Amino acid sequence: MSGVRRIGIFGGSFDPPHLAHVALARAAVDQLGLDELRILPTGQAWHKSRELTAAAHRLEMAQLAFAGIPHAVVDDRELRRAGPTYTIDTLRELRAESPGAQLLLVIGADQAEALHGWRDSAGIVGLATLAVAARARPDAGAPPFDASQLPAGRWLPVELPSMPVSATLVRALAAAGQDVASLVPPGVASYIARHHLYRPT
Ligand SMILES: Nc1ncnc2c1ncn2[C@@H]1O[C@H](COP(=O)(O)OP(=O)(O)OP(=O)(O)O)[C@@H](O)[C@H]1O
Ligand SMILES: O=C(O)c1ccc[n+]([C@@H]2O[C@H](COP(=O)([O-])O)[C@@H](O)[C@H]2O)c1
Repeated sequence: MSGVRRIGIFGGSFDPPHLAHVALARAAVDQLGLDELRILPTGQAWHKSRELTAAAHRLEMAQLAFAGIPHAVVDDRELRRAGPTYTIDTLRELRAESPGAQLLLVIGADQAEALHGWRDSAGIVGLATLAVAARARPDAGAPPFDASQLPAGRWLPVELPSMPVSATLVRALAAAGQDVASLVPPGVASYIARHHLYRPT
């Protein structure tokens, strides 16, 4: 193994963080041999129509969810940045802070397929290697993930068993007053209950 530091970058709304996020983070650290995994809760998700839960809640839940993962560090820079969150801005900052490191952007297959619509996607692929995990399709009839559209030589797979969980499902169950303990880490389940998150107002 070379002496180049390997930094993973795993961003998400984390509204809330769930068990697939934690499994993906753990798989990325193990399989990619990361020295560090930056977990980045999104600030203003310009690409999502719904308003996200307050930053302070999402930050605290991310800290609870990823606490047990070796080398994982929750980084709140996107929450502190004014304006919409763009991954390219984060990558430029991390590149400037760690000029010699290899940056690996950890994403699920749904985001990899949408990457062409992100701000400066060519710049993203220039700065970071993509580390892509398969994701179960919400629609059983949907075609499987097509890796041929990813930039050749600029991506790696992360092996992850199919986990049909999403934050949307967790919010829907919590809103209906149902138990979400099988879908999120225990600390996150307690946090959601304690702060009455996702309940209709
Ligand atoms: N079940 C899953 N399997 C693989 N990757 C996942 C899974 N859930 C989320 N991810 C990945 O984690 C990252 C952050 O996802 P995000 O926080 O938006 O969660 P989400 O469950 O997709 O949320 P929402 O349902 O609110 O859209 C994205 O790269 C996404 O592809
Ligand atoms: O930079 C962009 O244009 C961009 C567009 C869509 C998503 N992202 C990032 O992709 C990550 C996962 O997004 P999401 O929608 O699955 O929460 C999160 O860190 C977002 O900030 C980034």
